[in-house]
Amino acid sequence: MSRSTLNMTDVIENYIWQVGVRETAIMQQCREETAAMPNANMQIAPEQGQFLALLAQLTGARRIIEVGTFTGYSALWMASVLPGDGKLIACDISDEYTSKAKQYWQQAGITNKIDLKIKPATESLAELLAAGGAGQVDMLFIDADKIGYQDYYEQGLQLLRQGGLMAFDNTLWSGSVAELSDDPDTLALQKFNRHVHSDQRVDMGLLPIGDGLTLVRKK
Ligand SMILES: C[S@@+](CC[C@H](N)C(=O)[O-])C[C@H]1O[C@@H](n2cnc3c(N)ncnc32)[C@H](O)[C@@H]1O
Repeated sequence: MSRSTLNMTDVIENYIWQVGVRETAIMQQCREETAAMPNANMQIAPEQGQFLALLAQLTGARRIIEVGTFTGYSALWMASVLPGDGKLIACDISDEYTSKAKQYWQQAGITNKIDLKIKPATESLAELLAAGGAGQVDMLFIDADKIGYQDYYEQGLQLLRQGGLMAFDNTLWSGSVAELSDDPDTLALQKFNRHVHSDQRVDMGLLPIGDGLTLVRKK
């Protein structure tokens, strides 16, 4: 989700977008055209895209999995820094959203680096594991249904190599995770955040970037 839980003003946001990110013309086109869609706020912000790309570079990622692709903006950022033989496996359930994503990836010349899987992500991740994918993945970015985060976390941990990284978006959920709630998504995120915090299999941190970004490193 793009809008920050932080009290970031439009002026600061504008400044960051001018001098804090290196968004390409295709990324900008994807972001601006998506902004006209009803669910535009599902898209990550440019500074999150830049941060994910930097994380991919820092981890030397060659194999990335994305859960929740939408119109392709976050995948554009991560795939653009993959080496020529690198691969981003993009998981979504929507042909409608991802048909737009495919157009931007084509324009950006990165189609050969992206493998799109259209089915519930737990099934795609299970298939990757069944095909011998355990320990083969450098980085996962999770940005889909919040009820599924716990399953994506456990499957992601198996797929990750030691020292690999998972990033979970929306873990502050506009701040509602810090309050009492009976909303199913908020409850799922509260449970997920507590679970990650207590899980000694990983190093972790919840950062106030965008709508909250939890980073998890497999020990
Ligand atoms: C928040 S959007 C992703 C935004 C994207 N990362 C970006 O920055 O543009 C969430 C996406 O998750 C997809 N989704 C929802 N449930 C899913 C599931 N069970 N498996 C895979 N994708 C799912 C939706 O179709 C939607 O495109």
